[in-house]
Amino acid sequence: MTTKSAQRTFPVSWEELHRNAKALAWRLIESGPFTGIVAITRGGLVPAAIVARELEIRLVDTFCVATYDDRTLGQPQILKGIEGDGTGLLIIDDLVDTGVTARLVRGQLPKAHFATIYAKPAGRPLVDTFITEVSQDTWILFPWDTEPQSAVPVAKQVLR
Ligand SMILES: O=P(O)(O)OC[C@H]1O[C@H](OP(=O)(O)OP(=O)(O)O)[C@H](O)[C@@H]1O
Ligand SMILES: O=c1[nH]c(=O)c2nc[nH]c2[nH]1
Ligand SMILES: [Mg+2]
Repeated sequence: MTTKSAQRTFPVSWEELHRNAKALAWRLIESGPFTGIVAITRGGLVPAAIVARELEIRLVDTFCVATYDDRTLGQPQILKGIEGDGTGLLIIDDLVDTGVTARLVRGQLPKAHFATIYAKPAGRPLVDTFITEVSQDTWILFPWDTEPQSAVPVAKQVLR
C-alpha cells in the first residue's frame, strides 16, 4: 500500500517525541549492550540522538536512504550504506510503515538490532523493538516536518 491513502493524521509534538524516544531507550537497555548506533536518515536522526544520549553511546553513524517523495512511496535509494553485517549495532529509525526501508536496511545489516518509535502493522514484523503502534491508514506528522499556524474558528468551519 502507498501511504498516500492515509485517512487521518497523527501530529507528534517535540515533547511527545522526546518522551517516546526515552521510553525506547529504556526498552533497549535489555537488548544491549550495543557497540554503536546507526541512524537511518533523515527521520532516524533525532530519535537516534536522544537514544544515544540515554544509552551513553558516542559512536553514531548514518545509513542514508530515501524511500518517499513527500507522501508517495517509491523505490528506496541507498545514498550511503554501512560496512559489515551489523553485529553489535543498534539501528534507529523514526517509524516503519510499509516496511520497505526496514527490509532494505535489514538485508544489508542482518545482525543489527532494529528499533523505531512508531510502527504501522505492515512494517511491525520487521522491527525488533518499538514503542507505539498506529493504524496503517494514519500519517504521522513529526515535529521537524510541521509548524504551528492559526486555526480556523469552529464557527467558520460549520457549513450553514
Ligand atoms: O516503512 P516504509 O514504508 O519504508 O516507511 C518508513 C520510512 O519512510 C520515512 O523515510 P523517508 O524515505 O520519507 O525519508 P526521510 O526519513 O528522509 O524523511 C521514514 O523516516 C522511514 O525511514
Ligand atoms: O512523516 C512521515 N509520516 C508517516 O506516517 C510516514 N510513513 C512513511 N514515511 C512517513 N513519513
Ligand atoms: Mg526515513
